[in-house]
Amino acid sequence: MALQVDGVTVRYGDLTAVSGVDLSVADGEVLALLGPSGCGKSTLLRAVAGLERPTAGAVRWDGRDLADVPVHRREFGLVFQDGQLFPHRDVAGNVAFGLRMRGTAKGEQAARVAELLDLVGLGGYQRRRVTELSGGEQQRVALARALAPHPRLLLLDEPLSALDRALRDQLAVDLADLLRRTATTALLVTHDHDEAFTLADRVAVMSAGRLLQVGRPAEVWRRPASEEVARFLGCTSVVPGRVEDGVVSCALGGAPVDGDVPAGPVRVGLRATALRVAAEQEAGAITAEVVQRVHRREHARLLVRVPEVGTVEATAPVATAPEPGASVRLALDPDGLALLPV
Ligand SMILES: Nc1ncnc2c1ncn2[C@@H]1O[C@H](COP(=O)(O)OP(=O)(O)OP(=O)(O)O)[C@@H](O)[C@H]1O
Repeated sequence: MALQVDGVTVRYGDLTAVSGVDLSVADGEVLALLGPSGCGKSTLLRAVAGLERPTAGAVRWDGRDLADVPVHRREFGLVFQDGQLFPHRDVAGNVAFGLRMRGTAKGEQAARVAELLDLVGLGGYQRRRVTELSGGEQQRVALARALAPHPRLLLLDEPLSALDRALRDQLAVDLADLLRRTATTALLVTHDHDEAFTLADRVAVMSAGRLLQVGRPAEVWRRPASEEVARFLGCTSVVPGRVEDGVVSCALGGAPVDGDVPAGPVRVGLRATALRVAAEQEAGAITAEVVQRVHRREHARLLVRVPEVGTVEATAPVATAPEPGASVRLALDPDGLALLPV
């Protein structure tokens, strides 16, 4: 196990920002810390980096306690939200920073800078001023700078959140590809589900300083450990249900479940896409009354009233979306469901 966080607590006066967190990141693994603003994820990352001293617990690398190892001797690379590039240095000067600190020979520095710039898609940018780069290009330079000295762990704190949505999506895909190709071990902090799920081998969901669940992205998404995790991951309603012979049933209908789920009671988490307008002859559909209709880009989002359940969300094709007051038949879409323990 490369990185091990053992019972780490960080307090600021009376405030406990991180509370007894145990976590490990294996060699070559990318782990995303995901949680709402203020849940303590940056503080935990800073404790791993050595920028924050834990009040209790230990950060270890290959079993060795790093308490007395200062930031610059941990051999960790750091990338922050805003890049924090040196404005008076050109791109090459920024990327070579860690290599200069280590006393790497000039020729070797230039070769490594060129290699890293190619890797992040900025080949030939050596002499460009960083102040004249776009936000996305600046983050690529920050990434190249962090990776240049071959860090044993890359720490990424919201590396894409200053960018606009389209660029963020593209850079997340590029970054995921780059981390895999270079077999980089990384700890990523983000509040963005898509980013965490695109990049991470495992996701750790945090709330109020504690870890709520750690698992593979699909597992955390489909099988949240608690209602808190389910709601954070987009479930807007949680209703009682039952699994029998690979089918989950609840007051809103039935749907096949993926994977091996034992028969018995469950709670069913419903995302906005869990209910859709049923086909004409579709079996197992329920009837509901439309309360509200909002047009989105790809579909219409309905608020519907279901007898004995209450008001829940549903989706309909834009062209045929029923009006408020209309009666509508709805079926469950397994892709919009999560199963929680009772
Ligand atoms: N240096 C500090 N001194 C006092 N309180 C702090 C300090 N740093 C963070 N905190 C507090 O600790 C808590 C956790 O903050 P942290 O920045 O780790 O959360 P976060 O999950 O990373 O949030 P965000 O996504 O908004 O950055 C917050 O309540 C914050 O106000």
